[in-house]
Amino acid sequence: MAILGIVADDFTGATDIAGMLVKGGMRTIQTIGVPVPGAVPSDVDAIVVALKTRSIPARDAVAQSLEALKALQALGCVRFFFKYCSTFDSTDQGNIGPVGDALIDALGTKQAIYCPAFPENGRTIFFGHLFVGDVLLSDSHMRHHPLTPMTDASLVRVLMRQTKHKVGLVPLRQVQAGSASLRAALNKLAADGVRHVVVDAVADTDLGIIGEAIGDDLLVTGGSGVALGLPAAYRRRGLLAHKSGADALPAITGASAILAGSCSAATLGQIVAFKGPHLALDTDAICRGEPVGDQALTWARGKLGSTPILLSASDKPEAVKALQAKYGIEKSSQAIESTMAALARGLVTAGVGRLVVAGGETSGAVVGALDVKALRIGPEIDPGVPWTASIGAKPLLLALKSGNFGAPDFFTKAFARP
Ligand SMILES: Nc1ncnc2c1ncn2[C@@H]1O[C@H](COP(=O)(O)OP(=O)(O)OP(=O)(O)O)[C@@H](O)[C@H]1O
Ligand SMILES: O=C(O)[C@@H](O)C(=O)CO
Repeated sequence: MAILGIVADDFTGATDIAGMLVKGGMRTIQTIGVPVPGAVPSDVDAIVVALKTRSIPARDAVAQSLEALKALQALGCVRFFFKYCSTFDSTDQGNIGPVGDALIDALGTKQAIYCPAFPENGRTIFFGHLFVGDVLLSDSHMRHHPLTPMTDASLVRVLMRQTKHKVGLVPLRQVQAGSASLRAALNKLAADGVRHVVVDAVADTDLGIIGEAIGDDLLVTGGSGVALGLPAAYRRRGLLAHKSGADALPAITGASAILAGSCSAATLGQIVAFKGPHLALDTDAICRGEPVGDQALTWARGKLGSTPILLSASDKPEAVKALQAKYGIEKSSQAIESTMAALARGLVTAGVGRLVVAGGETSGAVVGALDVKALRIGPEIDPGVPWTASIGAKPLLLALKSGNFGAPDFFTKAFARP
């Protein structure tokens, strides 16, 4: 029976935390949307519900998150986690604060920590300020994000604009003094009525300390990094017995393909580094409604074989801006996502059994088109990106890569693993 239920605000983010839990020895399932009865096998320790609530109106995000919470409670979970982006993607309207408040209320608890730190991927928090690599969040690429531009690196200030409740901070020195010191600091803040607490972390050892300090908390919120310390903390509390083999996936055969719809810097670099057959889709023709997908499938059928093939829509920021200016942001992204979805269906019909998808929105479109309802999480390819296997009649191996994650050789390395 699962002990930990996670509400994740996007698809690749859900896979990210699921992979972290598997690394800690927790058998983990990710469901696409709120799980329907029978979608979750009984041999799991954690269930991650992948929602797409990051950029929708706050009241809808709250409603969907509460629905997910109810389903997780019905499935027996006794600890809960709200997963958002390691770059704290949100606006003054939400959705991190409103969803956090709603989950705290629904669980009848008093406080939750907020910790998007993920040191292995360059996200660290110092005096409540989030760094991406060696620059403040507000100086990073995130300040230009089209939907959730992050122009303030102070997470305390960002959260204060999203909630009417008190927001506080536990600084690094109190974290590094150990889990008892951190717990005492959290308890003191709770006694002072501080409901939302940003917690500093700059290294994995800090995340281990945090995990132990919050092992009894009903609700934790953060990026996937803070999940690093949870399996050990739950094990110490006797909640979790299972230790090894959590990343076992069924053997799945079939050809290998990559669909890249992300235009993030890491993905652009991975495309350049990929040396196999590659088709760059004509995105202007896609937006004009031409049958680019059909032509691409004809190309793909001729190339599928022993080496992976790559189909990409990705382009540099100036080209993306130009396309968006010509056709509109929504129309261009919808047209490209529909093409990616059709390509995924066509590739699977043509014999693809192992598929890497780059980009959160793109992954959402692909899993929707493939009618995937749940994924079992397997071994990590690169930090934040595990292989997964779809659960159902004809399982597929899928890797859903966050746009900015993965080393330059990701597209080759991925297929060397399973
Ligand atoms: N050449 C292009 N021009 C304009 N838009 C594009 C182009 N290629 C892809 N897109 C669209 O850009 C969006 C990319 O979003 P997606 O979430 O897939 O990637 P990402 O933002 O890099 O990933 P993540 O959300 O994991 O950080 C999609 O809607 C996709 O269809
Ligand atoms: O936390 C992250 O950075 C990722 O899991 C993610 O959510 C990217 O969209």
